[in-house]
Amino acid sequence: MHTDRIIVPLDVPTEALAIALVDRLPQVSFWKVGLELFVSCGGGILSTLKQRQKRIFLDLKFHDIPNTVAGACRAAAGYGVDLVTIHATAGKDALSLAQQAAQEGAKTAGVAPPKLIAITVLTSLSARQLAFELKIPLELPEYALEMASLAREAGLDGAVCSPQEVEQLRRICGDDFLLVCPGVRPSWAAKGDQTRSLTPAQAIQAGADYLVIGRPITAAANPEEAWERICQELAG
Ligand SMILES: O=C(O)c1cc(=O)[nH]c(=O)n1[C@@H]1O[C@H](COP(=O)(O)O)[C@@H](O)[C@H]1O
Repeated sequence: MHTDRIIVPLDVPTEALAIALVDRLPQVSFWKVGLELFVSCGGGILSTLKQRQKRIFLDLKFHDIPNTVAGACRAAAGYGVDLVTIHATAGKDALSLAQQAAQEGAKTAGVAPPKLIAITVLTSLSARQLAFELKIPLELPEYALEMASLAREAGLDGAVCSPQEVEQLRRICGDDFLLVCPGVRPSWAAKGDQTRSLTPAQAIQAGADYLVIGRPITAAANPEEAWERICQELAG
């Protein structure tokens, strides 16, 4: 079922709003807890999601020195979540130490280890910003591929990339490398700050394992209807 491959972010400022959204959309099986919600209200929401038998993407996008990201990944794994993110640009030592620590953290807590996945190039960044603001001398797709390859070499389970790069990453990284795509936009939804988007059907067709779709659903006047419309488009 394609609908099991949609992850909806709980990008809201309070636990009460997050729970209201989860309860309003019981069809959604996979939720993302990101920086806004985690910083606002801590890890309590993770227990709530687990009680409701939801899968959890804990997206805190760690980016620090190897010892610090490893500690953070050890702690994150202890929550028994399904996916955890780290920036590929933390470097290979940080990535491999983080992967090892996530395994250890899960073992100590007696839970299944999360899949640790690396952010390649944020989906809000344009090729122009990458070149002129971040001074990266490679073309954007080439740079995204380099970051995914670094993550793969470090032993990570997968990467986060825009749907526009997923076909190339799938071809080169293989089928057992998890590829998660945010920046997905149905044709009828506003792009907002996402610059490198495709529609849900195009992203799945291009090889994404999971799609992260937020505001087109959560900010819709009728979130149930928006979810249903996306599911129907994917089924078609
Ligand atoms: O790691 C992520 O999930 C992520 C990486 C990325 O490159 N771009 C990106 O948009 N995201 C997240 O995906 C979600 C996208 O939300 P919408 O733009 O509302 O669909 C947000 O929660 C972002 O934090």
